[in-house]
Amino acid sequence: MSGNILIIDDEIKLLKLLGMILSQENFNVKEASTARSAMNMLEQYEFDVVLSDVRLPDAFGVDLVKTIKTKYPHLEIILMTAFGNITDAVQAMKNGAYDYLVKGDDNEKIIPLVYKALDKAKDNAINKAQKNQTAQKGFEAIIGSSPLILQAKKLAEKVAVTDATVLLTGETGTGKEVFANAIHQGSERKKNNFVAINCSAFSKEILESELFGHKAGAFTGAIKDKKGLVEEANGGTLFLDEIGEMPIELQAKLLRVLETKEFIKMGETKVSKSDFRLIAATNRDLEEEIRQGNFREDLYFRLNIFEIRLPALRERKEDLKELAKYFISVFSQKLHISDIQATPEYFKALEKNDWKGNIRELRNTIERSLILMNNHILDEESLPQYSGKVSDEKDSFSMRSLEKEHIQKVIQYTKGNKAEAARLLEIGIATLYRKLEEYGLR
Ligand SMILES: Nc1ncnc2c1ncn2[C@@H]1O[C@H](COP(=O)(O)OP(=O)(O)OP(=O)(O)O)[C@@H](O)[C@H]1O
Repeated sequence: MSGNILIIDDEIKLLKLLGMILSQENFNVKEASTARSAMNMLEQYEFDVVLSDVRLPDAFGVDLVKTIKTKYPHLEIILMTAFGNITDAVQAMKNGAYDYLVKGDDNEKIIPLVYKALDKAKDNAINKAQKNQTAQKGFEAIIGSSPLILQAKKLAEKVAVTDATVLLTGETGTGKEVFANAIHQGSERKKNNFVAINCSAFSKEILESELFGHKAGAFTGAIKDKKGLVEEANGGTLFLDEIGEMPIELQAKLLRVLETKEFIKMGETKVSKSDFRLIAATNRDLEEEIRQGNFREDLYFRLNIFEIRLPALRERKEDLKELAKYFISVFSQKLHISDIQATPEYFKALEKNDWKGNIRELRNTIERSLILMNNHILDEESLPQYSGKVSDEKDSFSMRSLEKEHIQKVIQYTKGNKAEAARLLEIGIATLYRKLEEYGLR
């Protein structure tokens, strides 16, 4: 396998040694001794994998992971620590590192790990291409032919060509972001940015700075001027997910920018302008939130110009098979398996669930069933949570051995990527490390 590797280390002897070892594997290797020169190289050349020291003269490797992953999300990064510090390693994984190595202790692991990370980086590039294709397809990317979804699609297609504010309502995982994206793609604004933010994911201060930007020194930690998303969305679309969770003080600022197209960055006095279209989404009952005093009525009227309600999956079970087939094909491509057979029992078992997490839950369930399937056959047993057979098996296997086996399968599936395994297992990365230790899987 060919691959382009960047090594970052200020210990020149080690840098050269690693460079030599990796070149002998026929990788194209470049070397940098500081974070600054590494960032320059990343600008100039194409890389697949970065191997970086944690302690660099001009940066902390754990933070560097975040910077690199934000700019080059398809790259995989392996950190090398001289101290074997688990806290750094956990933080690095949270920041998106592929894995970490303890310098000196893990020498024999370097080459296999680089191969695995390279494989993952290539997968990322494929996924990115698929995502771009979806962005180009717009409404065609919305799967389903039930009357409820067709009606929502028709409304969205009609409103897309106007510049009206849209309010998307529906339970979690029903496809609100997918619809928002399709509306943007179907509008005149598609050549400009589609900027999305989830209002529930940040504290009031961070959300304000993310939305409106800030001047350097506006608050502790504001080292540089920062452009806000409102400004990034100029000429394009701003998607505010979970708007019902926006702190009430910020709702007033949002209303002002909607009415005047004017806003003030944090720490600044000058007024800035931005022309964006707003699409908001909520899974809360905003009228109830108004009664509770959590949501401004004037903002609600401004948002509720054109509401599209997205149906829950259980209201359109006729779409389940089509969606399931779509996700099977997506994940079989990811796994490079071309001859998967899904039995009628598999689809029947899927219908048993009421899908409280909607399409997101269906997608995750299908991804997991492809990990669990035997001989490329998707049947009831690949869906242990719905098959009812799990209780028989529990008698012959302890829960601990089932858990151990499951973790092993997931780690195999993610090709050793622990951060992704933790995501699939729906546990924290620290918990995963503890379990790997406990089951002797490290
Ligand atoms: N009609 C659809 N066709 C294909 N995939 C879909 C469809 N609707 C949703 N998905 C997929 O389901 C997942 C969840 O969708 P999305 O994030 O848009 O939901 P959401 O309603 O915005 O959720 P939340 O309220 O939790 O933010 C995504 O992976 C998305 O690609």
